[in-house]
Amino acid sequence: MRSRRTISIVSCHAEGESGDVIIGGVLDIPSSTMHEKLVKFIDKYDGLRRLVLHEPRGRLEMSAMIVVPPCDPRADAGFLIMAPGDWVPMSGSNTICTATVLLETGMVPMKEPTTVLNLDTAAGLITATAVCEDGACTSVSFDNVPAFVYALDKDIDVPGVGRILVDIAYGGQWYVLVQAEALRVTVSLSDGDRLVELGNRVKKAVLDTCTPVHPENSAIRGINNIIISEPLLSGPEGLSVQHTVIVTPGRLDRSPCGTGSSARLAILHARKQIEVGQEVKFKSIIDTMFLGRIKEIVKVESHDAVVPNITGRAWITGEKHLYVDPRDPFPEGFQV
Ligand SMILES: O=C(O)[C@H]1NCC[C@@H]1O
Repeated sequence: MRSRRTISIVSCHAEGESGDVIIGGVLDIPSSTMHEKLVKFIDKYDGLRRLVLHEPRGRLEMSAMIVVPPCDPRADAGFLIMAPGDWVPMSGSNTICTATVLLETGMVPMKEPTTVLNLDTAAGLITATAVCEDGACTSVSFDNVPAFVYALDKDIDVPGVGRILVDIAYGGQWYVLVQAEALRVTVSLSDGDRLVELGNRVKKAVLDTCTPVHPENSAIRGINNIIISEPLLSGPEGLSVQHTVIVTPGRLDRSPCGTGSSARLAILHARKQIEVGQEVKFKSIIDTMFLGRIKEIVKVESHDAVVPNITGRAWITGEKHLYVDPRDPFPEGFQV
């Protein structure tokens, strides 16, 4: 075996969504903020993103995180998030994967019955609380960066569908929320290809009319992903909703999507459908669940914002080392 590169990975999934955590083989780029680090990594390491996430070493339906030294002195670790289509400032399922890997491998010391760890991301500092038992994390809750609404009931024209109303909100990434009924689909695996295709059409229709920009960081702009949702249900066990998230460049999130659920909490609060502390069960297309609630209300510049708290579970699935044979015609992979 010959290789000019070795990348060491612990593989994990959170409620069905795969997140590979890179724990070795990538050198840090010292920076004063995590967002500056992200920009430098995009500039220097975009080939690494393709190597890890594109075929034949990776696949469309996964993300990968690079564990890096944090910039905020309060943080235990930092991580940057790579997806097959782009780099993103924050991700919920991937925060749960990263916290689980850091604790279960001993990179951050585990304390039972709960460990609190601060994680530095390009979107801001995230406090995660892991419930730990017999050396394992049984669940991870995290306080996300503040989530807020950009638009409610925005009228857009989706080719082949017609005029529909959508909501747009930030939850660590930018989301468009659309009701499945408006697109004449159901949130089910049998409609999977159609959900992806419609999600991409909605994304383009929104971007043709507006570009949301984060008021505190103008580099966090555009639309990342689309949430297609069934109606919110209220029953004896509280509020629940089944939704799916079409992730750039076009695939279904297997988890209920932590940043998407955070954006939804901001929308639900703006619509006066939930109160601070009230729990919502967000169910994914494969029926896995994140529990969400609003921890507190804050301001992001002039926006009323909520601090989302999201809880989910993750499991380590293996370890691997990626190699690049100097003769390999696809040192940075390919996409079909
Ligand atoms: O949970 C989340 O926020 C995400 N899951 C994969 C795509 C999103 O980053």
